[in-house]
Amino acid sequence: MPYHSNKTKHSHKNSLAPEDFLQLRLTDGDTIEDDQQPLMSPNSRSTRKEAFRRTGSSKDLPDEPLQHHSTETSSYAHAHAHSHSHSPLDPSQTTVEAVFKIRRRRVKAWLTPTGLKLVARTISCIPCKQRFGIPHRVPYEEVISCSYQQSGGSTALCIPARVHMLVLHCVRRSRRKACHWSMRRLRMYSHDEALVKDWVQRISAATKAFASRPRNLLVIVNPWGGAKRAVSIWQTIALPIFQLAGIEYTVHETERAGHARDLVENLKLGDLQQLDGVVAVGGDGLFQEMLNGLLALRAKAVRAGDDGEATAAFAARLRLGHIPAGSTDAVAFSLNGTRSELSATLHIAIGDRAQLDVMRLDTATTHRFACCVASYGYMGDLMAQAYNASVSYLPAPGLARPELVEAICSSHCDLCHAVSADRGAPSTAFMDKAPEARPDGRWKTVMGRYKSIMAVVTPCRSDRSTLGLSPFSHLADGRIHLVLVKDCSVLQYLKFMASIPVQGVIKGKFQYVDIIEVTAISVKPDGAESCWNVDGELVSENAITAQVHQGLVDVFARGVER
Ligand SMILES: Nc1ncnc2c1ncn2[C@@H]1O[C@H](COP(=O)(O)OP(=O)(O)OP(=O)(O)O)[C@@H](O)[C@H]1O
Repeated sequence: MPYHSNKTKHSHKNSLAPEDFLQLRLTDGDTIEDDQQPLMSPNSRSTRKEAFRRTGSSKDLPDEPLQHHSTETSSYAHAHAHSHSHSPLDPSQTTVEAVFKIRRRRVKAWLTPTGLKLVARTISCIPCKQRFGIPHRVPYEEVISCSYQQSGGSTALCIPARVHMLVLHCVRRSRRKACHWSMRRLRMYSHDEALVKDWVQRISAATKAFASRPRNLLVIVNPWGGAKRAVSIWQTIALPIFQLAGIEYTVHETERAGHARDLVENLKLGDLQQLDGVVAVGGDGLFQEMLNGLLALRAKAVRAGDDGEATAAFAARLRLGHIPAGSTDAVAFSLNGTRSELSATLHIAIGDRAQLDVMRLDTATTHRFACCVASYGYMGDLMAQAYNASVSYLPAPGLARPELVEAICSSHCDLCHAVSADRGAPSTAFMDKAPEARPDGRWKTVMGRYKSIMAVVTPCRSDRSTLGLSPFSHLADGRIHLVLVKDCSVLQYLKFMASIPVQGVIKGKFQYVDIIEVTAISVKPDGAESCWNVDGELVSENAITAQVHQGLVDVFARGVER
């Protein structure tokens, strides 16, 4: 069955009204919280059938490019194309002010070049420092949608009939944890219909002018991941927000292991031209499958030379998103600093973009990509065991700013912003077979007996280790943290393991643990062997080489806000 026949496009204009999902949860200034009960029961057969009838779950691999029909797309394309020109509604040209009623208070509002500014006033019109649940600033960057509604009025709220409403959905940060996002609905009332409509137009134009906002996404849901909540998370959290943001989407429910990888790897040039990203609603395993599918697609295109040039270019700009619905969700946690599905969805909806390091791990016969950790030895084996191995590594170059050695990766990370610009160019990441690691003068080799060997690429944060397995790893610094746990007593090993949830793996804490920053490693077991576990997948061969590729893929994230 052709791929496009199974897809249904939605925009906030013609969809099933995302407000239907949201209004039961929201009052003025309220937020959708992550722990909300699903508004649609994930297990209800009719609900699921209905939702997937609407959203289209394909049983076949794509064989034709995605089609665009909606008028929303063309208006977005227009906004996109003219994002740098000044439309008559462009608020960057002027600062406009007006008075609205919000939460039964008079609020003076300004449209500034960067966003909405609000100041609540007391009856005597003196600016009031109290916030009354009204934000002082709403940057356009963080507006999900802005619409006009007419209210019938309410005597209880002292609102007369025929009041006009500007309804704004935007990002709201938790006071305790800035990276924990939810959604705020702000209703701004006025008697002046023209004014409200003008403001809606201005804010919508400013919001749509962000070229990084996704317009069309491929969403892949694993119904069997984690606690089997992926379908419900998609239907009750992600889908209504994508609809509010006017994002078109095609959704697939996986039917087997490897399905997500195939879907991504078989995307055609026409699909890639339409898509802005592919989003996993599931666990780390699902995300890794999609990452490997995307990189296999890029590798094929790069190896095809001129014929694959366009495919390689479009695939390189595709962003990956992770809406956590698995059992660990280290990818989403590392990207956003929280496991919240709502936060992850909002980062996608507002079009955040960050780069992610990827490690290519080669054995004699195959290779795969990973963005979290590859580990050998105890993590899965009997703790009493230790393994002889020869470990060669290429030390990472020294940092220009040594004070950043122990910097925690965040949304304004100086290390990650230094990603090289030639990421799209053919690199060893896309070779059929990686060049064999030939230890030269720069390589160092150690031989020993190890309880475990770990190659950590990104911080690998999770509920169990909120700072991360490797707290000083970064999303895109082009480094692997090589952790060598030498043979030690069971008690010493237990101490090391117990320290991971508290502090992560840090240098100098245990004399039997070495942590080295490298860009490539080569490990050759000698004698009894354990097994490599690469981001949750077991590898059948144990002599491996691995190399990190800085910022090889783009993701929907901005790093952890602190
Ligand atoms: N329909 C399916 N039936 C069986 N297995 C599937 C299906 N869809 C995906 N899978 C496989 O299930 C594996 C695990 O899924 P996923 O990562 O979503 O959840 P998880 O393992 O519980 O979460 P985490 O990886 O965060 O611990 C994936 O690697 C994928 O290969």
